[in-house]
Amino acid sequence: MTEIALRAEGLYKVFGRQPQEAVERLRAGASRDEVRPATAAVIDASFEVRSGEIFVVMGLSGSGKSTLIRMLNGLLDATAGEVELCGERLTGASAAQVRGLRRRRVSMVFQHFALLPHRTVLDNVAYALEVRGVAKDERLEAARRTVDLVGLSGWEDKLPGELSGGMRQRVGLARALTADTDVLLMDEAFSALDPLIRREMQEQLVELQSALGKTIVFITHDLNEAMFLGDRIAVMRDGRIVQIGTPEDILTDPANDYVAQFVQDVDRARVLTASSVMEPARATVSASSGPRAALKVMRDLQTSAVYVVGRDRVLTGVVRDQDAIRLLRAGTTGLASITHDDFASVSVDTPLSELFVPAVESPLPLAVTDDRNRLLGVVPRVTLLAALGNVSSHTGELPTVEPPPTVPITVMSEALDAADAESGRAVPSGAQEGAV
Ligand SMILES: Nc1ncnc2c1ncn2[C@@H]1O[C@H](COP(=O)(O)OP(=O)(O)OP(=O)(O)O)[C@@H](O)[C@H]1O
Repeated sequence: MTEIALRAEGLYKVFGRQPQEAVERLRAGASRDEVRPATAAVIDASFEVRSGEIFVVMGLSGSGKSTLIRMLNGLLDATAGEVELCGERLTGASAAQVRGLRRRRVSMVFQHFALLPHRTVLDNVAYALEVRGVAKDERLEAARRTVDLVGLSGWEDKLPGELSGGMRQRVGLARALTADTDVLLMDEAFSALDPLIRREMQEQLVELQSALGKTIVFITHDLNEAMFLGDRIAVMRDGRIVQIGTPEDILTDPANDYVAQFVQDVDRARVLTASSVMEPARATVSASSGPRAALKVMRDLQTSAVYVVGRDRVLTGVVRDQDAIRLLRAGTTGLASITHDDFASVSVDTPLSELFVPAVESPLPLAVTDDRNRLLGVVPRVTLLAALGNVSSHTGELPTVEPPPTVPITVMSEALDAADAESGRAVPSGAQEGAV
């Protein structure tokens, strides 16, 4: 069972007068506008963050993200509802308990670094442990390790003012990592950075997360950032969570028009992976069959090659139309001599952005394989383009399976007829072609 690092249940935050009354009215179905002048910043938020996942909260300015995250670490009291950190209740806890929970369970990385300006990088990074009363040697050693992890070795003795924005944010990250809490809350942590630095930080965060297995709640108003970082994303609008799902869920199956509009401009090539656009592989032939079977598949599907699959659908190679015809004419059985392994395969997790080059070079729809080299599906070029163009790739039968045969269909049929005639199994080729 997956461990739950953080749980929010029916969480509300209302600013202004008589907040409880506003919550009651919201629960009874009142809209956000109807409870004014009170501001319902967060309305009935419920979700669970699994241990080791990056959970992104995304929404436009004013949608309630910061208020929500501040309730998750006890900086703000919830008006109603519950927050649990690693099984311990935060809501309703005494001030001392909240401080204790905060120290052990959550650390926060802010947009504007919040570094101590007169302390060195190393001292800033060690700060959380200092507050906790950890001995100096021990905390400095821990700080050195995380400084190294975030790529700031050599900068330990500098002051924050001597660093670039990106480096300062690395210090902020190192400081949060040194605290070694179960959950890391990051509030628009990269939003103040230049785009290229920001991208670098995003990549580094993903790397660090997979190396350290941290649970991260990351807040952003940037959908591309959300899609890149998030294992799951909660989309907020006007205080409410309107959808929670994986980046692919949100992109391919938006819960409503609002989310659909939001995702319109997202860079799909980075979010969608081969698994979200692959289709069943049709141009396949069993490794135990001969050139006749291979050529029939190619003729029926009007393609220039077929994938050869062995037991358990393990992909052994590709056979091309000219080779199959040659073999058939020569009366040779078995495909081994013409099975090539010069084809490109990708994994289910390969982003679309990395499929273009292999797709262009491949004589067949791109093979998608697992770690045992089993053929899971294929990505035809048309599907790739449809997915990028925000056009549903499930519009029914595709008009052609690309690329087209390099040998005319009639030549394939003649070769098949000749072979059939030779083996005394003549089948009129027109009957087959009519089905194509
Ligand atoms: N202390 C407060 N008192 C009154 N209203 C507040 C307070 N803090 C936030 N709000 C209001 O609550 C709503 C949600 O604000 P919040 O800052 O959580 O949104 P956000 O999604 O984080 O936006 P941003 O990205 O601009 O910070 C807004 O309407 C905001 O004006």
